[in-house]
Amino acid sequence: MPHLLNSYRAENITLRAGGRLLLDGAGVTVAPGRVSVLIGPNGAGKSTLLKVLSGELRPSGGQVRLGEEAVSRLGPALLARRRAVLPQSVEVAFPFTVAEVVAIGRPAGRGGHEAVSRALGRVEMAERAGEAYQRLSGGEKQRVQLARTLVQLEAGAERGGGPGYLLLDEPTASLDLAQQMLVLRLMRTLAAEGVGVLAVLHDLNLAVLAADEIVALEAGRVVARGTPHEVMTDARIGALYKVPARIGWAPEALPFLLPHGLVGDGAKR
Ligand SMILES: Nc1ncnc2c1ncn2[C@@H]1O[C@H](COP(=O)(O)OP(=O)(O)OP(=O)(O)O)[C@@H](O)[C@H]1O
Repeated sequence: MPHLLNSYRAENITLRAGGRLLLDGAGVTVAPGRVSVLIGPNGAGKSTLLKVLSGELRPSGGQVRLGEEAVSRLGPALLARRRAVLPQSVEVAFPFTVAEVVAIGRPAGRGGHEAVSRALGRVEMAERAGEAYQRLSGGEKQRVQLARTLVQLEAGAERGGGPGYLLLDEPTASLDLAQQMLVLRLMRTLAAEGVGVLAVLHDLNLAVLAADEIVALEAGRVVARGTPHEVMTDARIGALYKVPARIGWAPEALPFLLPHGLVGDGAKR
């Protein structure tokens, strides 16, 4: 386990909103060079915990620390230098081009045409730089937003923020299989470059392929945490999602797909 002081972490987080306890002593640690993945059923509190970690939501109890500093005491500019966030959805109200949307990741007046092209290249959108963002498909928009976070991390690193941390809320939600794998490889590459990555993922296949550590949330609490092999057991996944489950392991970090027809046949039984 990396040294705690060199990490980005939410500890013992309680959050009440609308008369409900959304997080109940939950916590997560993002470490440089590692990919952590949050899983859990709808409404478990995954996005809420990510927003607490990012500093967007202030918890009722517990603490969020980036290295030795409390996130609540870092100003927005300093925070933006150290961590980038891909939210579940991003509205862009103006008729920006793809490149202009990506450039939002850079501090004003810092140019960065090359950085924008590089980031778009990493999500295979370089040829689309001049197109209208609003006309892209949902999955293409998502990759462009991911490029924006890459540009932000790079600008932060240039200004002394280190490789930084990347928080991704369902980064593969509208992506086809090939693009899911592209994003997953990118998460692993960024970690190899020293970035600490946290992603909320619904697809357990992808969670296993991406994660060094999986953290399972249920009703605002962490109910399991460990390596993919430790967390992904029939019993745990069955209990977490209230669905009978059988976990299989594909070799060589490949996606595990059910053969054609099996779901239909299985559903009849
Ligand atoms: N501001 C708020 N006030 C009251 N309840 C809220 C608020 N924000 C979120 N919630 C509730 O908190 C619970 C957790 O929401 P959250 O979005 O964190 O879940 P999630 O695990 O990310 O779910 P999903 O998988 O569906 O995206 C939900 O029941 C949601 O309705």
